[in-house]
Amino acid sequence: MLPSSNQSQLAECAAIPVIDLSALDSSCPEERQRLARQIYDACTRVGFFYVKNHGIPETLVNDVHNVAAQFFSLPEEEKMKFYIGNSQKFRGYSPVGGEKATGTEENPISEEEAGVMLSEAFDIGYEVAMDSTKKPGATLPPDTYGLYGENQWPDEQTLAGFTQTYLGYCVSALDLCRKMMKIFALALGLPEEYFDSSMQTPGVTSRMMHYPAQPVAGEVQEGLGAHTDWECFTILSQGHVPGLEILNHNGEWVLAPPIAGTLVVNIADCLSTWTNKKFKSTIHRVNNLSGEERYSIPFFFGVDYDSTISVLDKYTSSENPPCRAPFKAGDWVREKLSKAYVGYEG
Ligand SMILES: O=C(O)CCC(=O)C(=O)O
Ligand SMILES: [Fe+2]
Repeated sequence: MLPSSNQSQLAECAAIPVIDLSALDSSCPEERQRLARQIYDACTRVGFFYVKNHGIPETLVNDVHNVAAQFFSLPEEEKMKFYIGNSQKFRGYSPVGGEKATGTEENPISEEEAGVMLSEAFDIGYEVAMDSTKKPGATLPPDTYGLYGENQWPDEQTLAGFTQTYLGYCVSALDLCRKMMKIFALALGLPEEYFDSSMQTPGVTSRMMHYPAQPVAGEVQEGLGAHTDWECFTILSQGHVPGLEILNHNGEWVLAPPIAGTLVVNIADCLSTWTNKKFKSTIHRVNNLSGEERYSIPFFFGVDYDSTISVLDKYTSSENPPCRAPFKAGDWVREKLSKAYVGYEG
């Protein structure tokens, strides 16, 4: 077990709940409340849950996995044309060995200790074309934190349909995230609109990930080191190959195997901070021991970078003071990102 992990970063139990989101859009307030109670229970005990009937069409999920596999099968020099180090905004391709394990706040991993992780990734950030609430050409807010900007897309000759497919998936994922923020507000005993003003131009990132099969039988090379996610929450499409594990109170790594038709949702640092860590930002990692190639698509939902994350009064008391002073979402995410990539010049 990680020696001094905070209890708010460890799941209470071994079982990860499966939650049916059919009531997310319900016009019946009692149904939404019932769903909110299930979500509160999952967030306070585990920090992870599966969602079914989530509204993202299965064809979009399958298509985005197909184009991810196509992208990663390009020759390395083609992929390096989109190298993340060329971007000022942490967007683009990160080869195997291009990302550092940074650990968690309680257990940071120093640069010397950080091993090479067996994964490669293609990262994108918020753009107007993934936001169904924006008209084409809508302007971005001032880029105070150096995070809003351009993605590095492969052109149609390189990968036909790639950009359109990934953006199509993101439109659906972002719609789902905005609805989830409303149900999280309800779960926290707040008005459903509580977070609305903080998600005008949300600080969203997504990545396609490829975890190659272990190169040497019997030897495990970590795919993605132990970490918490940084934004508000993550929606993960993990394909059909297992590898994701979450850490529980007993120091056991619990496998979160793929369940057909579901996505995985996990709480991340910013939403956990808002709740004074009542919602767990649970430590997780990925080891692909399957012998197969593994692909996953996390979609990290964060609020507008200029939003202030400030612990809600109702989750503090004299015995339980705020876990952190108020901070800007953009400062938090930028600091984390700037430590994550090898040789990053941005
Ligand atoms: O690949 C996965 O299943 C999880 C990826 C993940 O935890 C991350 O990118 O933060
Ligand atoms: Fe993660």
